[in-house]
Amino acid sequence: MAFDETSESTAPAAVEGLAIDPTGTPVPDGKYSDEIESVLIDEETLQSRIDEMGAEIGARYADAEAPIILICVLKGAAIFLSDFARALTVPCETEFMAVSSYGDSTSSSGVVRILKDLDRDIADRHVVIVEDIIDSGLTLSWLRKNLSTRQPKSLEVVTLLRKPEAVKVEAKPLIVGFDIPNEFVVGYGLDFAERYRDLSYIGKLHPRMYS
Ligand SMILES: O=P(O)(O)OC[C@H]1O[C@H](OP(=O)(O)OP(=O)(O)O)[C@H](O)[C@@H]1O
Ligand code: HPA
Ligand SMILES: [Mg+2]
Repeated sequence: MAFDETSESTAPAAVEGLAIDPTGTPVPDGKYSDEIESVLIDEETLQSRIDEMGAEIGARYADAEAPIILICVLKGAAIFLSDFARALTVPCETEFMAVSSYGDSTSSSGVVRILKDLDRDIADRHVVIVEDIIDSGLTLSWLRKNLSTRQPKSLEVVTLLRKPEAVKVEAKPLIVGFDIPNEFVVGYGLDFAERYRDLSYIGKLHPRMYS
């Protein structure tokens, strides 16, 4: 495969995410139903898009000589990683790194902290960072710089969500699952103060939950 030697993405300039209708659908009965204002992306839509992403990224690495390494950015990307790894049509290995910049707030502190580093060397391997969301882009930009110093053969980014209106630093993902409005969302791995990661859909929190 022909990959750039640099840490820059080899993705085409325009990365399309499915645009999401901000009106939302009714919240299903179940846990947290009185705390969620609306559903932004339901479970079925999420799963079918992740299947497409797995096929698209798989085709890109079809000729890779060794399994690609997926780096899951904990904690938010854990649930996406588990579905994406299974949807991916080529072999992969999974590694985990924990970073945090939001803490219990709905806006980035701007300071990215490593809470858990990789357990192994990624030199000379094809590496794909798996993120749940690009909001300001600060986390990924920091992570890309950090990982590129470890001499991977290639370094790319896959993200489930992106907020185009919020991005301050371009993270140049290979693929975006969904482009969403500039609102704080929860579910499918994404939290507010550690809650709601265990929802099967992406939703908007009721504003009273922030106060
Ligand atoms: O583009 P940015 O503005 O940097 O935001 C994106 C990052 O913020 C969230 O992580 P968080 O710090 O909340 O940690 P968590 O994954 O453990 O919830 C999210 O999971 C991304 O990693
Ligand atoms: O909208 C969001 N929700 C949850 N976590 C996040 N981290 C960045 N943006 C978000
Ligand atoms: Mg968080």
